[in-house]
Amino acid sequence: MQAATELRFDQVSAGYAGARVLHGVDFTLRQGRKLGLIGRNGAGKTTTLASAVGHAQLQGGRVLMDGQDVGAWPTHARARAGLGYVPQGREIFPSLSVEENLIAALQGRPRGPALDRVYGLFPRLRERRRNGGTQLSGGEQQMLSVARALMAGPSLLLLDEPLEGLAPKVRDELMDAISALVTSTGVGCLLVEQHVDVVLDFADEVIVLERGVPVFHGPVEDLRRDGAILDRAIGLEKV
Ligand SMILES: Nc1ncnc2c1ncn2[C@@H]1O[C@H](COP(=O)(O)OP(=O)(O)OP(=O)(O)O)[C@@H](O)[C@H]1O
Repeated sequence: MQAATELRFDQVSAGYAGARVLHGVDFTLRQGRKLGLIGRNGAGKTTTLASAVGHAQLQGGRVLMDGQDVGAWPTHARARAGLGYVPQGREIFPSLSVEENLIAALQGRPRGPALDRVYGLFPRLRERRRNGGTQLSGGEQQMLSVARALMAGPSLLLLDEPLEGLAPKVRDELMDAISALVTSTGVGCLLVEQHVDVVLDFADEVIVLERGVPVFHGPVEDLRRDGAILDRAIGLEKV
């Protein structure tokens, strides 16, 4: 399969052994588009991404990549089809250098131009290529997590709270890098984030989850106008 141009959730219900977390989630993530996913703690944001990559149990509906039902595909097959995933927390190897972390993400696949491409997007990582994971700032560690996911050249990228624990200035820098990534590579990006204002600035379209149910899905401008949904369903601190 060529790199997928879209990921579609068709009435997806999903959860974990016996427990249903998501109820009828519907959306399409397309290449070059920026989708935001927000909701209170425990609303099911991470479970949505977990369902996309095959880490949660699909209990109803379909997960499709370019129209092909991938619901039974293992995670690595979805990754090969173009789905990149940056899980919550900084999933790097602290004992390895920046460059070793990046190469490890290839899992034996040929390096090709991947390193140069990723260093082009994150010049700071090039400067620190020989630094160990523990010698990086929080922002640099997050950059490295995103960069690791980019090594395989995904066409669609899922990001789970990449700004967690970062200072506002570093947050802005990382968001600028992610926006530039979408513009320069045409990757489609689904961003889960606690900072609602960051999501509203970044995304073209937003989904609001409330207890696993999508209570809003539409253009950012519509959500900005609907303060009631933001207050009721999110109740999160604005940045
Ligand atoms: N591995 C798991 N096994 C069982 N239940 C889980 C598992 N992971 C999450 N849950 C439950 O699923 C529900 C949704 O959790 P999820 O992590 O998707 O929410 P979230 O919106 O990402 O929350 P947060 O903003 O706190 O990260 C919660 O009730 C949680 O306890």
